[in-house]
Amino acid sequence: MVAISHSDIVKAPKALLHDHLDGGLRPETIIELAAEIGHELPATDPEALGAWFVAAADSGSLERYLETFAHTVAVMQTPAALHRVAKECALDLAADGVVYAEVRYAPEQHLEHGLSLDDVVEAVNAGFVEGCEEAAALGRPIRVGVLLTAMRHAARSQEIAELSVRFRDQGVVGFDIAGAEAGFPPTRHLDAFEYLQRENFHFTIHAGEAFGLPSIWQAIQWCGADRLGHGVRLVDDIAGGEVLGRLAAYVRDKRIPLELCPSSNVQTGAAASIAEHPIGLLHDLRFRVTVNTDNRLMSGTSMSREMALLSEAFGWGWAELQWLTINAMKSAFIPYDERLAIINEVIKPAYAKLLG
Ligand SMILES: O=c1[nH]cnc2c1ncn2[C@H]1C[C@H](O)[C@@H](CO)O1
Ligand SMILES: [Zn+2]
Repeated sequence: MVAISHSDIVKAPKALLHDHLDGGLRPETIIELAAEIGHELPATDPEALGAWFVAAADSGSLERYLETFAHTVAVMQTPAALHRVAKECALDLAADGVVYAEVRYAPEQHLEHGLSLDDVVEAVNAGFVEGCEEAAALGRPIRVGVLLTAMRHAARSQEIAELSVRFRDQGVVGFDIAGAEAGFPPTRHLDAFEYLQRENFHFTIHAGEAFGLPSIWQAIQWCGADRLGHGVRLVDDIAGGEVLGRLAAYVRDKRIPLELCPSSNVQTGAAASIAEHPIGLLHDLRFRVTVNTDNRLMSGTSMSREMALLSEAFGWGWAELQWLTINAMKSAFIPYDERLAIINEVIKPAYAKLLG
């Protein structure tokens, strides 16, 4: 089967659940914002800076991959910068044909110039509102939901969980924990997760990326995660590519969504290549698989590019791309009727035409 081209995929509606705001800045924007505050960058030409991020993140280790965020976080410390980055994020995703996106970031990393947590969330939300309005005016409507992340090595998860609930009717649709996984198990933040469950709120947990099954098991069975951020190491519980262990079976039976991020996983060493990425097996075994960008800047990627790479590696056609898109939409944190409306009114009609 001939792979579907990147340009055709751009025209199809797509849904994205795992994209970091501080991992998706335009290189030009970083350069301008850095100049305003005197932050020194490893390159000052947009193309060279973009290439630097991809090369530096291509390290084979999550810890080294995460070091590159020092430069993006440094330039996201004022309301104007946060507003701009969020607005451009919405516009860039919309231009790529993403119709629904959940974008996450850690408010606690944006307090260096004296902002409060609420200031940060308000600035980002306003940026997203403006970006979505502009995208709609350009004929590229997109809905963006925000996930607030707490850093797993820090100790602010309860505070960030409360912040998420406080802004639940103003664009924040969920909570997450991120950062280095080894040595920082999800149960460190059990209080926050229990609080969120009592509040009937939604959350995902980065788990099973740089650490294996115990992290996934804790995220699901101790913390009650609705979805798994990555979850790619779940394959360690699938013997010989076909026999599911108890945990893998539970995840599949309960239809727990996997937010898989192929290019990011290759960079951090969680997968050897796109062709060898466990997404092929997980798709064949009918897990609730979704495709995501993780960090567009660090991976030099986009939602359409991730799908094009998968189409090429696994021979996936429009039927598979529709399946992935509907999986993502079914797994979104917005209300059920709103998810259904996007599936029935936007996604299915567009793919019906593509499927011919
Ligand atoms: O893939 C990831 N795994 C763990 N942490 C991550 C990943 N991508 C980004 N982060 C971290 C770095 C960011 O500064 C933070 C909030 O978006 O989340
Ligand atoms: Zn991530």
